[in-house]
Amino acid sequence: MTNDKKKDKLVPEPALRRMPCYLAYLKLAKNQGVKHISSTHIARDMGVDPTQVTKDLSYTSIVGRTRVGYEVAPLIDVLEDFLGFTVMDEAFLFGAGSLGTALLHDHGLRQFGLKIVAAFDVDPKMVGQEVGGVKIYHIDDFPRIKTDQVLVGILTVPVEHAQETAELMVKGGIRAIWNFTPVRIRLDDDIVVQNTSLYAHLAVMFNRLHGKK
Ligand SMILES: NC(=O)c1ccc[n+]([C@@H]2O[C@H](COP(=O)([O-])OP(=O)(O)OC[C@H]3O[C@@H](n4cnc5c(N)ncnc54)[C@H](O)[C@@H]3O)[C@@H](O)[C@H]2O)c1
Repeated sequence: MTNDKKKDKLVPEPALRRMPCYLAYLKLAKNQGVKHISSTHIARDMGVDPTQVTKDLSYTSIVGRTRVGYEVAPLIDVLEDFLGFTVMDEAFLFGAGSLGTALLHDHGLRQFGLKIVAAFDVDPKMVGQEVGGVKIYHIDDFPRIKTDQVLVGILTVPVEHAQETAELMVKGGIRAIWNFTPVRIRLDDDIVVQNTSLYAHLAVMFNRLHGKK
C-alpha cells in the first residue's frame, strides 16, 4: 500500500486525541456505578457534539444500542485496546535532564502502555544513576544496549542535539519518537514522530486569559 493510501485509512488525529478523554470520563462513570451511557449523555457532560462522539467511537468496533446506549465496561476495554494502552510498549529515553527525569518518575505512563526501560545522557553526574527505577547509561552505550524489542524513543535532549540524537535513535532501531524538543526533526517517512509541547498549551491559556485577539 502506498503511504498516501495508508494515510487515507488512518483514524483522524483529532479523534484519537479525544479518545483518552472519553476513556477517563467513562472510567469515572463506571466508578460511580453507571452501566450504560448514551453518546448524547457523554457529549453533554464533556461539552462536545453528540454526532462527534458517535463518529469518534465508531472507529472502534463497539456500537451503541438505540435508547440504551453503550455498555460502559466493554466500551472502556475496547477503547483501551484500540488506543494501544493494553499492550506494554517499551521505550528508551534520551536526555535525563529536568524534563527527562520528570518522565522517568511518571509511573502513570504505564497505565497508557508505555514503560521506559533505560535512559541515556552525556552528563557524568547522571550516568550510572537510577531515576524512578530506570538506569541511566552514557549515550555511547546505546549501540550496545539497543534491542529489537524497543521501538519507541523519547527525545528530551537540548535543542542543539535533537536532530543528531534522533538519527542515532533510528539507527539503533527506534521506529517511533515522542519528541519533546521544539525542533522539527527530519527523518524518513516511515518513522513516526509525535511532537509534544506543554508550552503550546500555555500559549493558548495565556492568550485566552489575557483576551488577546
Ligand atoms: N515539550 C515540552 O513541553 C517541553 C518542556 C520542557 C522542555 N522541553 C524541551 O525538552 C528538552 C530538554 O529540556 P530540559 O529542561 O529537560 O533540559 P535539561 O538541560 O535539564 O536536560 C537535557 C539533558 O540532556 C542531556 N544531553 C545533552 N546532550 C545529550 C546527548 N547528545 N544525548 C543524550 N543526552 C544529552 C543533558 O546532559 C541533560 O541531562 C529541550 O529540548 C527543551 O526545549 C520541552
